Amino acid sequence: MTSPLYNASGVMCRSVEDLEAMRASSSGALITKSCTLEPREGNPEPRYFVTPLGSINSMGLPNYGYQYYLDYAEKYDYANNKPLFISISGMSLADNLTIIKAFHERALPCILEVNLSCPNLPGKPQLGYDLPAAQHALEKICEFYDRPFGVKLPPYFDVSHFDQAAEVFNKFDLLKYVTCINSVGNGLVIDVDAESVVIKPKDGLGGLGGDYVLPTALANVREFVRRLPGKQVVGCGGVKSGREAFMHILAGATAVQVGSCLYEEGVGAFDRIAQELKDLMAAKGYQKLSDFRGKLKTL
Ligand SMILES: O=C(O)c1[nH]c(=O)[nH]c(=O)c1I
Repeated sequence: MTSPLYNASGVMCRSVEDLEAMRASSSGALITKSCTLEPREGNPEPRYFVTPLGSINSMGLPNYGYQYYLDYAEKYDYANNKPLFISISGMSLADNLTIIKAFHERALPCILEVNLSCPNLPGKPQLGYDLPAAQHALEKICEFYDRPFGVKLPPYFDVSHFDQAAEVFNKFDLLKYVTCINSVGNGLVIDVDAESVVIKPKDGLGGLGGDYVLPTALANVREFVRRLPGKQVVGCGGVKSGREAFMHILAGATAVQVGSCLYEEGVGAFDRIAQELKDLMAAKGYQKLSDFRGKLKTL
């Protein structure tokens, strides 16, 4: 079975070396680091910190610029490999359109994912939290882009926001999937001994991943699965074993991404989590993911 697991954008996907390690792994797919028009250094370090409950990051979109990933996508062997997703997070709508047009002209089999949810660019609000702006961006993209694509969503925390966001996304037939969730933005981790924050950017504010975000990720997966008929939801957030992968799929996820855990464990996480998921399914008498996908019971 092709693994339902792959990397969360941002982890093990910035350089060709990273991407080739992902391609050689047992993951079922791979996605690139979100890219911008020009290469970016990103925020000052320290900008990533691991805690017993997960991670906090304020990377600031470090990437080699979209042409680097376009070049990788041109050379990628789509026949014998996994689906290649390209994450795009331009600094403006104009930048996003320029990048997407460049990929569109090449008509490559890679799948574009528009990142609506980077929480770490000082002074830049997330599109995912400005739904009129998100709708406008999707309208401009769909004026010319005629192939299936996806979006990376921030976590939402209010049922009315699930409703409003879904209303926007349901207007776009070519929007075939949403990835829920990006990191939970602007958390603050404190080191008691040093009486200090642990990352430098934004006076310590950063996106949370890992155990911190699992219930929020599961809620977003389940609520968007309910609200986006005909689309798919990729689950991301808090996956560190077969159990959390099982939860995401039970909540309706088609595939599941691994971020913080992949950052710490490396590509062995894909083998371990896939095996744990297989064992859990066997113990429950399930043969395939569709035996239990979206079948979370309510009380
Ligand atoms: O700071 C980052 O580079 C970053 N960090 C995240 O946690 N999510 C994102 O979408 C991005 I673009």
